[in-house]
Amino acid sequence: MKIAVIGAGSVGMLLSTFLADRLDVTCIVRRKAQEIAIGEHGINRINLDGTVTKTSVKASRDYNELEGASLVIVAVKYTHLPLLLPKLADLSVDIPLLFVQNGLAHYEKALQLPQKTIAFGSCQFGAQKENDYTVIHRGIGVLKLAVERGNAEIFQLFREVESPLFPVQFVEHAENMLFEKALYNCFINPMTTVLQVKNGGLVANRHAKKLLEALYEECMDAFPEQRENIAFSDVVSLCEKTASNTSSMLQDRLMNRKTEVESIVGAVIKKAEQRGRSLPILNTFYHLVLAIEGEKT
Ligand SMILES: NC(=O)C1=CN([C@@H]2O[C@H](COP(=O)(O)OP(=O)(O)OC[C@H]3O[C@@H](n4cnc5c(N)ncnc54)[C@H](OP(=O)(O)O)[C@@H]3O)[C@@H](O)[C@H]2O)C=CC1
Ligand SMILES: CC(C)(CO)C(=O)C(=O)O
Repeated sequence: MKIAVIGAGSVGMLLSTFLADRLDVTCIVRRKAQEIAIGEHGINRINLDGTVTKTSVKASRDYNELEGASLVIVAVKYTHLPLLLPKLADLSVDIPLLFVQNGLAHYEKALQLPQKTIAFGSCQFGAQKENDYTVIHRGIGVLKLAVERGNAEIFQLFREVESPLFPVQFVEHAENMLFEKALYNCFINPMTTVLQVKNGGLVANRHAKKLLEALYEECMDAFPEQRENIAFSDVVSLCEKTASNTSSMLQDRLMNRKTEVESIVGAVIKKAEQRGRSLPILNTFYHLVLAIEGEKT
């Protein structure tokens, strides 16, 4: 069974290495240098214990490769989607698509595509690209999957590749799943980006942890129904499990790229406003991240 993963960044590479255990995986990349690097080396995963797992993932810049795939996983950032969506719209409607972005903004855009089967993933693991063919696994966390429309059968392949290092969980409601993850990202991503610390830094420093808790309380006051899904200890636990990870937003900041602050933080602030709630702490981080971006780009 052929799987295509669009985007060989942190998440695309990490997912590819776990899938390649049992499946034929090709990453669709946009740079020739990366196509050559993965062609020569496959993808190497640096495991949590420092060992290296070499995998036989292939790479191609040819989007025609997508047509032969049993599943296409879209692992680019939200900011990359505008250029990619028209290409996906041209694909056969029978090819199932799985979107693994953080945030909320991709949900409706993905569902406007003509494909019959569309699913969403929420990644709670840490992943960091080391170079064009190497990814570091920065913390075990579940990959949640929700099939929003179409035939769920193909996604059973994740049952074949799941393991204690790569746990997988199927959930019912994609939008709820994405919102829950967006809240976690609102707690972790902007603060790590502004403070320039790894995820663990938010709970290792008592001042940062106090701020994290205040941010959590502010969001739970606005979305009280989420208290039963996310306890503050869950937030602390995610920071601890991914302690050595550089959050995806901080990775963007460090690489001088546009962050996903709008599709994650901006989208949550809008949802709170719709219920007449303001989130002053989160709003401050939102503007800080945008100010930093404006300064650098
Ligand atoms: N990193 C993490 O720990 C986690 C990230 N996430 C989420 O996963 C998503 C992906 O993030 P992440 O992997 O960190 O992002 P990265 O920036 O590391 O990777 C994105 C990749 O997409 C590639 N790309 C962009 N456009 C195209 C295109 N048209 N065709 C082919 N490739 C393309 C980029 O290529 P190029 O190198 O050429 O720019 C890059 O390699 C984000 O929504 C993020 O929020 C979720 C959980 C954890
Ligand atoms: C899970 C977590 C917080 C890992 O860093 C993430 O989603 C991200 O970095 O975007």
